[in-house]
Amino acid sequence: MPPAMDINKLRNIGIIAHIDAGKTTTTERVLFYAGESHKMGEVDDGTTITDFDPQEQEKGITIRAAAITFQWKPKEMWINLIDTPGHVDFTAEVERSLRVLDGGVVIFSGMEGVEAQSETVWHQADHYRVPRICFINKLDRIGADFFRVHDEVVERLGAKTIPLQLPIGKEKDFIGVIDLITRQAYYFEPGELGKKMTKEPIPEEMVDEAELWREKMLETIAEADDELAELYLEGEELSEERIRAGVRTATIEHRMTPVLCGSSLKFIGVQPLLDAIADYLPSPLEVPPVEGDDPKTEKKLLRHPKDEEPFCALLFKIQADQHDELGFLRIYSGTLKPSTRVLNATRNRKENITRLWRIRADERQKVDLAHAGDIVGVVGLKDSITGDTLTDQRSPVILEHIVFPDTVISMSIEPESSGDRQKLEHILALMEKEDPTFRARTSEETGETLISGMGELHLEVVVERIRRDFKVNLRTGKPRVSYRETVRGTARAKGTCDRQTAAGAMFGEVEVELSPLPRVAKEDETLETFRFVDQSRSENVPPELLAVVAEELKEECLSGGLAGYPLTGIQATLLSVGYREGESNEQAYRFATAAAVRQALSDAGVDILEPIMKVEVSTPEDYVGDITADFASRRVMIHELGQRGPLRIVVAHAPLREMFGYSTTLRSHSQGRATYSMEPLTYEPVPDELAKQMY
Ligand SMILES: Nc1nc2c(ncn2[C@@H]2O[C@H](COP(=O)(O)OP(=O)(O)OP(=O)(O)O)[C@@H](O)[C@H]2O)c(=O)[nH]1
Repeated sequence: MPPAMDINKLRNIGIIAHIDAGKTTTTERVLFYAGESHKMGEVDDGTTITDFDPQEQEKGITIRAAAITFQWKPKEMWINLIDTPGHVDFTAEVERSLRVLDGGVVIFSGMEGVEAQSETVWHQADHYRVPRICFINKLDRIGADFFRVHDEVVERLGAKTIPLQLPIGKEKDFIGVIDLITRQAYYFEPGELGKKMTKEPIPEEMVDEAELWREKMLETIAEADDELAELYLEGEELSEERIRAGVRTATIEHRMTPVLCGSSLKFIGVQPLLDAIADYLPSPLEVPPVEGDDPKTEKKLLRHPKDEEPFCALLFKIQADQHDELGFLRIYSGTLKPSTRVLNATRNRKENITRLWRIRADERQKVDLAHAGDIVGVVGLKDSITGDTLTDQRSPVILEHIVFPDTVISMSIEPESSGDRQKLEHILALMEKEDPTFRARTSEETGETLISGMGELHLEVVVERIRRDFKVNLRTGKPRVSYRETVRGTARAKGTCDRQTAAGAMFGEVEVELSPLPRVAKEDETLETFRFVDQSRSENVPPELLAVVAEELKEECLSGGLAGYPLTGIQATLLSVGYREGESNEQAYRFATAAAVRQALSDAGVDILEPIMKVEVSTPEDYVGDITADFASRRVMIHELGQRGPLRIVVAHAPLREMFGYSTTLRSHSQGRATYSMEPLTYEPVPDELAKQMY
């Protein structure tokens, strides 16, 4: 690493896509061509570098995001690559990564096209305003079609695309790509694992088609680039540099998305993809400054990617193993050296950063000074968790907090050997720190430990990790749905505490109204679990006692409802607070608030809610009948029946409790040929029959 990294030449990039679209394979190729690894790994043999977790290798999916730094020498670029997981059970990982990326490569399968997860991830990337390049992969597969998938990207994602390449040949005869800017055909030597790329004239039979697409490309760029439009209309020959500059600006300004193609498995198209990352995606200096809040005044503050500004970074990931915890920081402003005391502005705690590391494919490299815009791994943090802001001690700022969805599933676990109980507690605390969508709780009454998360696979992976990495064998219960409760209607109630105690009189009086919040989230929003509104205008009550009432109200509202499940989607309005000088104290208000909430809950009534999932199945036509018939027998509502290329798509809304073990069922209904994805959509009241059994 050069002593002063030129941040202009840095790209913070993530590869984002639907599960199995080929992220890991593409990353492998990228690291190999960049000279980071001398042996090419294959997902199918379990030898990839990014999937260094043995469990990931077994499952063949990238579960834990790993940040890797490498150099792309042909363009003299440094790239921080964050490999994001594609499975929806790990959405939090994707969101976290998107927050810190300056640009993304979205990989689509040339066969399956735009799948449910691609859509989710695409909209998340819109939300975080991440400029993107599309890579249509797997064009060597039977049924793959570049043009069909390109049209889907336009129609289903609403993307304004600029195709910069065309495939040469189809399916097993797919042999290379045409670059519309250089007007050349690129071929990749399979004998050399694609390392050798040759540039040749466009095959004669494709010249006309290529010219047509080149014209389309130039017209599209001209729409976003007035100067280029003028030159183009005047019939001027546009230089390659000028065209690239147009594509770059349009991409960075979110006006367009370049589209490339290839087959990572067959070594086709990966080097041009790396060039495109360098050419079209922004450096940290080209993205807008981040905005945060001054923790004291709550005023908005901006942090620019400049070394001279005070240090400010987001802790976007903690990775723990048996030895230590590595925190991954995105530095937004200022610089960071080892042995520095910083402030965790989110928690108002001081922290020591002892060492800095840059993570190469499979090793750590010491860093003496990290600059604004960079991503580094740090050691030494004690009390910080994912999503916290770390800053210079004198210039605190809190960056926008990431909101994570509620967990939907839980499972009891128990160490096989009781000697491991304490160790397990420690491991679970660590894992909670790493993953904000994972929770662990031990019941004081029963001693049972419950872990909860975003889906069956999520919990399966956690249990596997505890067994394998931390060497604690576990007994596990069956997965259970995480039910919630919410108020059914609106009710007001007053709680009073008016007692004589040995210490003197005790008085507190609190009147509240409980009402339900909307249950369907808007696009890109997470459902609100609790909202507090103060209408009490209690001027004579000391503010510290009012704060106690607000705190107790929240605690009561979020703890168990009438059937013992956590409450959600509830608005608590504080209507009035009664006060008596010398008698009103903290304890009295806690009693009064709890009593008011219990009474209001009982008057309003509660609904038990269950998580409803959005399920998308893609299947060959032959199995649609069996799949929909099976859904009909499971309280599953079919929402949409569509067609994507050769495959039928069934979109359904299903209660999670009906979907346990669905992968096995689907396999048997489709001879293993259908696939599905599932993500939390909303909560709905459970049917009365079921609810009766739950009280
Ligand atoms: N035919 C073909 N298969 C490919 C291509 N790229 C990847 N694959 C295969 O597709 C499967 C999934 O590839 P991965 O690279 O693991 O996909 P991924 O997107 O990283 O998947 P997750 O890590 O699970 O999210 C593997 O069996 C790969 O060998 C390609 O270009 N062509």
